[in-house]
Amino acid sequence: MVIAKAWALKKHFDGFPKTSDFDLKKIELPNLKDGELLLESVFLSVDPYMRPYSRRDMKEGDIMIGTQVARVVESKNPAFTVGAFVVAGRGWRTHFISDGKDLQLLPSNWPESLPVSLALGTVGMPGLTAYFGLLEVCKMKPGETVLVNAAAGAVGSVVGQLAKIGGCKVVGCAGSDDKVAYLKKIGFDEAFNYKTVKSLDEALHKASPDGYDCFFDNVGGEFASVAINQMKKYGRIAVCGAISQYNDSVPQKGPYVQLPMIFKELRMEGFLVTQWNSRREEGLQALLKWVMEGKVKCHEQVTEGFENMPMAFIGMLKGENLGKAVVKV
Ligand SMILES: NC(=O)C1=CN([C@@H]2O[C@H](COP(=O)(O)OP(=O)(O)OC[C@H]3O[C@@H](n4cnc5c(N)ncnc54)[C@H](OP(=O)(O)O)[C@@H]3O)[C@@H](O)[C@H]2O)C=CC1
Ligand SMILES: CCCCC/C=C\CC(=O)/C=C/C=C/C=C/[C@@H](O)CCCC(=O)O
Repeated sequence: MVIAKAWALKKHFDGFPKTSDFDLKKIELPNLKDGELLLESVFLSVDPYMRPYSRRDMKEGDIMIGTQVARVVESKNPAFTVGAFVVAGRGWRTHFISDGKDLQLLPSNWPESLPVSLALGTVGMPGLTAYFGLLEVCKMKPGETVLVNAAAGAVGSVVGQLAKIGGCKVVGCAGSDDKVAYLKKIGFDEAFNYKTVKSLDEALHKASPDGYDCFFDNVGGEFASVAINQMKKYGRIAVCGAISQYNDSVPQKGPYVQLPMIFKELRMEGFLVTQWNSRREEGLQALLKWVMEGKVKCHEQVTEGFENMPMAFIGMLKGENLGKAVVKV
């Protein structure tokens, strides 16, 4: 008999999550029925979306939402062999039973040498977000200038590198000097620490005096209000996220974007990566190729131990991660 451990939402978050908002539960798993398989989480993802979605989709006592890379440990399902790795969306738990319908095997050409944790980051949902957000929303073209915030994170770091592959000039911002140094190391043309610049407006202008063709917005809020005024005519804004607002107990005053939107005839489009679920394999294969060619560098913030999931999640929301934040069980 297998006893799974799982993190439940003890109390809805008010402002930044606290460790006391979570409860560690033990769940006794039954024996497998025909067609079922038992899996153990190997790596679990902590993502920003969990913060706003928890309020919208969860009730207190529910197991925290999320995805994991899991290994098949026992199988009564011929489609899945023991030892196979999958991506699942079964939340913050160490073990679970599945009928296989909610599992995605890693690409069949996944190299032995490539850490399977990347299936939660660069070669997974965040990487796909960058890929489709750039190609299908920004519709970047060679020679254009791309701006991305939260640039040292799971999505932003891939946005910048894909934009470089696409022949663009890339400007990124992040919240620490170490992150800025990392951005320059992976090929960003300009990078700055938005927490320490005297003026965001001046920093953006200095980085690209002619302005920006594409703005891949992961942050929203005041940054977006300032950046939008530096968009070029016919610029495109991909509204990917608004992490500056997820932990607000009181919603921020909305940015006033109407005037630049009109005068510069901008296109601003929000999107969810799930819009392109039918093209998931296309994106994964493209990302896998660039990673194996060394054209896309990966960085992970690995927290050891399932018991540390709440701290990993809170740390990511506070900007303590460089690259994709994952928890190694
Ligand atoms: N639309 C979609 O389908 C998807 C959207 N997203 C969104 O993309 C964004 C990035 O996600 P992801 O790459 O996974 O996360 P990251 O790996 O970038 O981690 C979050 C980062 O956000 C930054 N951040 C946190 N609070 C603030 C703030 N108040 N102001 C500015 N920056 C802040 C921090 O970096 P720093 O040091 O730079 O402050 C932190 O490291 C999020 O908004 C997320 O919701 C992600 C996946 C899919
Ligand atoms: C309730 C208000 C929400 C406002 C927008 C908040 C966040 C945007 C965002 O971060 C969306 C993320 C979506 C992630 C989707 C993940 C799942 O589909 C699991 C994907 C698993 C995989 O494909 O690897």
